[in-house]
Amino acid sequence: MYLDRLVEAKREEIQGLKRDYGDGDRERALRLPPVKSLVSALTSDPSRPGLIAEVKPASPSKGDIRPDVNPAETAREYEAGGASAVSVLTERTLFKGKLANLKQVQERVGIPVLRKDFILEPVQLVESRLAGADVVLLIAALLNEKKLHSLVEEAHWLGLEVLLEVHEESELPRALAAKPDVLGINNRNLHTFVTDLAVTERLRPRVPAGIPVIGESGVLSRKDYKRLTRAKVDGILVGEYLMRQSSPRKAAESLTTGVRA
Ligand SMILES: O=C(O)c1ccccc1NCC(=O)[C@H](O)[C@H](O)COP(=O)(O)O
Repeated sequence: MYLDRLVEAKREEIQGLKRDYGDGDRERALRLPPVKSLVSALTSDPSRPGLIAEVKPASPSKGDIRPDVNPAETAREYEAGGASAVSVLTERTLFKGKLANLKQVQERVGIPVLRKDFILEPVQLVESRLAGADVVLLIAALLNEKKLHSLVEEAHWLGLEVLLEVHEESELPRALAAKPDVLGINNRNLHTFVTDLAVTERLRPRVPAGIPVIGESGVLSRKDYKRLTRAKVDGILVGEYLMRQSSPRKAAESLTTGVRA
């Protein structure tokens, strides 16, 4: 199954990272200036959700989407179109991303940058912080309780914010107990790839007040964006739809403008 292969490949990558990164790198990461806060970006205008616009060259479910994308240029356009944050896929094999994309984006935008990858070990957090990430994605389905807590704690030590993603209701108590900064509800089934916006609608009311919530995946139109807005999320993460539009700026604008709950 693709997820097992992906995790296996990640584990090999992590062995390399453990050889390349040492205590000195962690010390360097600890001295970096504060990140740009996703929490602040999402909560500054409570009247509407913030758009987290994604740079997504390819995906396991769709194959190539825009493999030749210019990440920095696209991210600048997203920002000009009103996005509150940019998500950058850095996973190489199935998403055709790379860490260099994140660095390039971070240098060109003023909004928070999320690293979307499969993070399993603390060394990837050091790598993320040094590469310029403001926020990292953790996926509840891939991490046991102990690992989840230790990764959230280490991310916070390093000054990073954490977006913790759940796919089903059973993951919620464990995810909330780990005290992430933002909770993501992913509408895409990790195993079948089917997206269903009803997942956000079902899980959103089960999240207590006080933590910003993002609805992720499967938004393919303004109608879908409005539907998630009505579900009272604080942010909406959109990848494929934006990547397929000729003008990322206009596409971001058309999603965010005039969308009210
Ligand atoms: O996009 C996929 O095919 C995918 C498959 C398996 C695990 C994760 C996957 N995507 C990561 C994401 O969470 C999405 O890129 C993100 O939420 C945006 O989704 P979309 O707007 O549907 O492109």
